[in-house]
Amino acid sequence: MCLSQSTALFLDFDGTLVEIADHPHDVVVSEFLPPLLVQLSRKLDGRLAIVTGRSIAALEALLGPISLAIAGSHGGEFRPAADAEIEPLAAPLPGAVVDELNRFARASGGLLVEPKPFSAAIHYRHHPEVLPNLRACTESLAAEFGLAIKHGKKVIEVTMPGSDKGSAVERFMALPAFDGAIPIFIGDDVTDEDAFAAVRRYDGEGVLVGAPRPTAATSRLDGVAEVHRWLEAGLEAVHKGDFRP
Ligand SMILES: O=P(O)(O)OC[C@H]1O[C@H](O[C@H]2O[C@H](CO)[C@@H](O)[C@H](O)[C@H]2O)[C@H](O)[C@@H](O)[C@@H]1O
Repeated sequence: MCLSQSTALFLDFDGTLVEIADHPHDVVVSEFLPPLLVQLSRKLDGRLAIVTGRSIAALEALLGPISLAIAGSHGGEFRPAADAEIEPLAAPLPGAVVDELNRFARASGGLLVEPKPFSAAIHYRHHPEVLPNLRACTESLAAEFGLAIKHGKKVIEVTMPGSDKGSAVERFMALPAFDGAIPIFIGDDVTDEDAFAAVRRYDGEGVLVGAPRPTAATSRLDGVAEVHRWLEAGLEAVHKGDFRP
């Protein structure tokens, strides 16, 4: 897949732009990454967005305040353009859900609970043995409060219903700035599958990052380093005037 003047580029964050780390705060953002993304976004007339499970605030705590469109919290919050206001797209997660996850986390040896505006993630990377009980706990909360469940890398998230990465892509593609664009979504996780399916509806392309697995993506890059190289090559092509119309 190649960048062209009509590309809309959607990028997952963890496992795609940064390597997975032991703790969500420990990811390392390469120094060149924020300026690379901003330059590419400008070349694409703003049609570049990060679509992440993290909250927008958590993402900007890692990247710094950045002039990019972003969908955060699995599509629960939406910044349609670089310097636009953040739009909440879901109701806030009930506090009782986070209380219950915290209670479960304490009783299970200290799992990490990551509250976000419209969802909460509970990380079991350091306690894989709790997974069956954690599944039961989150399923029971989902049934009681009408929540959706998302499974990620050593994490289960309970989210307010109605949004996912596919709906986030559709929301961007409905904006005038994205009209007629051909989307590319690059991501590594199961939660990126909704977005891979969404881009196909616009004749676009999903790009799986990591080892081959059953997926709706139609291309693959081996890992974060390959994603960085692909983005750099895209920007170089733009500078050399090789940007395809
Ligand atoms: O949609 P993404 O941008 O890929 O975000 C998905 C989740 O990423 C974070 O958790 C994952 O990455 C952590 C850091 O590498 C890792 O420690 C954790 O085990 C992974 O699940 C983030 O903390 C979550 O909020 C995101 O939803």
